[in-house]
This record gives sequence, C-alpha cells and structure tokens, in this order.
Amino acid sequence: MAERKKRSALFIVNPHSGTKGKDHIPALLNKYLDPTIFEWDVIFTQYAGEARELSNAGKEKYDLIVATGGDGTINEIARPLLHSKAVLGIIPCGSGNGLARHLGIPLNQKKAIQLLNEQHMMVIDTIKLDSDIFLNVAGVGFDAHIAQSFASSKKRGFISYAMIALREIRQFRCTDYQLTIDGEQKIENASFLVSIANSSQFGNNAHIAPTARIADGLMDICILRDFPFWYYPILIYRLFTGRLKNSKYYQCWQGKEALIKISNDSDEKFIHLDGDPYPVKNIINFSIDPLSLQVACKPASDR
Ligand SMILES: Nc1ncnc2c1ncn2[C@@H]1O[C@H](COP(=O)(O)OP(=O)(O)OP(=O)(O)O)[C@@H](O)[C@H]1O
Repeated sequence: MAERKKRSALFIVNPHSGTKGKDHIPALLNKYLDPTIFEWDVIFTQYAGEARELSNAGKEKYDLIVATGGDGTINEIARPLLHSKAVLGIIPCGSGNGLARHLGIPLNQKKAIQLLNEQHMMVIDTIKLDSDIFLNVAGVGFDAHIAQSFASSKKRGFISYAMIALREIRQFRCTDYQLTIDGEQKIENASFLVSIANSSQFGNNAHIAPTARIADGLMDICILRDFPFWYYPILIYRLFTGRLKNSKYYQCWQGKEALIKISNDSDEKFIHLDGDPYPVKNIINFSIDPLSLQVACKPASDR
C-alpha cells in the first residue's frame, strides 16, 4: 500500500517571548508531535523581524508554520500567510497569548503540540491598516502607550506589564479621537483608548471586546472614555471578568471599516498591533479582510 504523504511543518521559536525558556521545545516536539503525520524543522529566531522572513520563505515549502511565541510572533508569521495555502499553528509562549486564548488553544505546550496532531483548522478574519495587519487587537491610547514601555522593558510576562501600567496610569493624558465607522461619525471627544478588536481579548483574559467573534467578517471597535482615578480598580475588575459592557465609560460598535483621526495637538506617538508598538499617523484606516487566514485550532464544539 502506498505510504501517505507526510505534512511538512516549520516551528519558528521566538526565544525572547514570554518568561519561560524555549530550549526544551525541540525535545517536546520529538516526544509529542506524531511522526507518522508530520515531518518538521525548528528554527529559533535571532532578531525581531526574522520570524516574518522565515515565514515568507517557508510558505510554499511547508503546509503548517507554527508560531512558538506570543501575539507579536504570531503577527510576524501570519503576515506572509494571508490568502495562502499554508496553515498557521500556535504554541503559546508569550506574555499575554490573547489569540491562543480566544481560539481555545491550550497554554500547556504539550497539549498545544498534541492538538496539532488532530489537524483541525478554521479560517479567520484579519484586519488591515495601510501595509500592516493584525490578528488579535490593535489600538491607540493607553494600551499603545504601555505597549511602547513594555517593548523596551527587559522583563516580559504579565507582572511586568501590570507594573508598567500602574506606573504610567497617573501621568497618562487622554487624547481627542474622531472615530468613524462604516462612514458614520461616532465620537470626537477625549478617550483613554480606542481598541480595534478581531478577537475578544488583549491577552491574560483581559476582555476588551467580550462579544467579538473572529470569523464574522466584522471588527469590534471599543472606546474607554476618560475616567476618574478611583474608577481604575473597578475598570480592571470589569476588564478581567468580561463585564466592560456595563460600564458607563465604555462603548463598543461593530463594522467593516473604521477611521481614527487623532487630534493635531496630541502627543500620541504609537499604535500597537497585537501588542507591539509602531509609529502612528494622524489618520488611521482599518478594514476587515474576511476569512483570510487558516489557523490550526480545536474543533468548534470543543472551544
Ligand atoms: N530573537 C529575538 N530577539 C529579540 N526580539 C525578538 C526575537 N524574535 C522575535 N522578537 C520580537 O519579540 C517581541 C515580543 O514577542 P511576542 O509578542 O511574541 O512575546 P510577548 O510580548 O512576550 O507575548 P504577547 O504578545 O503574547 O504578550 C516581538 O516584537 C518580536 O518581533
């Protein structure tokens, strides 16, 4: 009987992501990835941006390209894979793991590898802005400000992120944003942040868009208005329990296109895309790219 052709997989490991070491990943793959289904290569990145180059070079050769890192690593690897035949896999090793959590991919690395053996996948939306894309959440305001500080911090992980947020909250100044969704103007006053969400959470179960669906052809556009300092603990509680919708400082819309205009006198310098900071322009145009990426995940009934 003819032997079934094996699926080829490339594991791209970001040693810089999250707080845990990654040296054990090749041994874990040897132990738990099914060699009757897959043949595979493993590459550790040497610098930021290399994951994207490796993914681009590998997308014709490999059936599956697996991001072994956090949302920033996933973003880099996914960019060349849009509308291609290659499937994105995820072994969550980041600080927040927002997309993996949304998709129900186990945070346990052994279980995440075993899930790849099951060969389930779904097709998800992604969101475009100029020449960039993101898969999970992007935004301007406080979260972009924190993303910038976090990127230059030597320590990763949730505790480091939370410490930076606590330090920065007191001196942070809100900005005036004009927000237009599908041609209709929604707000033009001060906001603490504006988030564009494809999935429901930033990571670490911080649900900025609790009802967002990742394959519905829509993005969720959420704002948090300026709030008094005493409200901060209540906000954190609502964020982590998926109850932001009940807050009078929160509003969320859905749409296919969104335009954010940042006021000229703002000192806003960054936007974050999947948690990584980029220089921001005064006018940002987002549009949904429906069902543009294949991702290995649990069957719908198990999510
Ligand atoms: N070898 C490397 N050296 C330094 N930085 C790297 C390297 N490989 C990738 N990077 C960069 O590391 C950054 C952080 O990675 P990533 O976002 O995956 O982890 P994280 O921030 O800890 O997790 P999360 O995004 O889930 O919170 C990314 O911007 C990525 O471009």
